[in-house]
Amino acid sequence: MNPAPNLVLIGPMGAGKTSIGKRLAARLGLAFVDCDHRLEEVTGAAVPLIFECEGEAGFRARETALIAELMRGRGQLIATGGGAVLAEANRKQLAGRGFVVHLQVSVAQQIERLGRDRSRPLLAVGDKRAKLESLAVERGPIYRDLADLAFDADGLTVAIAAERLGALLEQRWQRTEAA
Ligand SMILES: Nc1ncnc2c1ncn2[C@@H]1O[C@H](COP(=O)(O)OP(=O)(O)OP(=O)(O)O)[C@@H](O)[C@H]1O
Ligand SMILES: O=C(O)C1=C[C@@H](O)[C@@H](O)[C@H](O)C1
Ligand SMILES: [Mg+2]
Repeated sequence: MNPAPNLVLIGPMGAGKTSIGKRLAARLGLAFVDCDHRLEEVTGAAVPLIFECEGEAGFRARETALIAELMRGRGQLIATGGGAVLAEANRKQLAGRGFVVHLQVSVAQQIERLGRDRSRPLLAVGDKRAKLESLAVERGPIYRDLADLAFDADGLTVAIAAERLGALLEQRWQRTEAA
């Protein structure tokens, strides 16, 4: 049990952080914030354009600043981007004031969901499967170490996953009102 004022979703691209997160926030009465979407609102540019103009380093710097700002708040469900856990500063922020849920997904399922996706610059490569596999090797242990709870939504619809995860969180997450 990690009492915390916010709920945080981490996990690989296509795990459902955005889509399950939106429904889960409504079910739990939390304000939904999607980090990628917030960065797009603030910059007025889509994620691929931010990568193009500022490089991945520029995107990561913006992501880190946003996470630090968001984690000062409470009562939020924060859907992170897939690479948000890479920076130690982000991990400290997320774990410090968040109950962290790792949404798990297989590479096969990622391919099904993201095969034709053009909004994720890291997947703008010839061999998506190889890229997703190497990211899974690199990032899997980081997601596992940071998480208070792991949830596998493979084979579940977004609605059912949100419902089941919501029920689990009612038992496992002690929501605090910490300032
Ligand atoms: N459980 C699910 N069942 C069916 N489709 C899903 C499920 N979860 C996600 N999807 C679909 O997969 C796609 C990617 O999901 P989503 O954008 O929620 O992933 P994400 O974890 O937020 O990824 P990213 O790290 O890139 O932000 C969307 O089209 C979404 O509708
Ligand atoms: O896995 C990643 O590194 C990323 C995932 C997306 O959510 C975006 O944050 C961006 O495309 C990078
Ligand atoms: Mg997302």
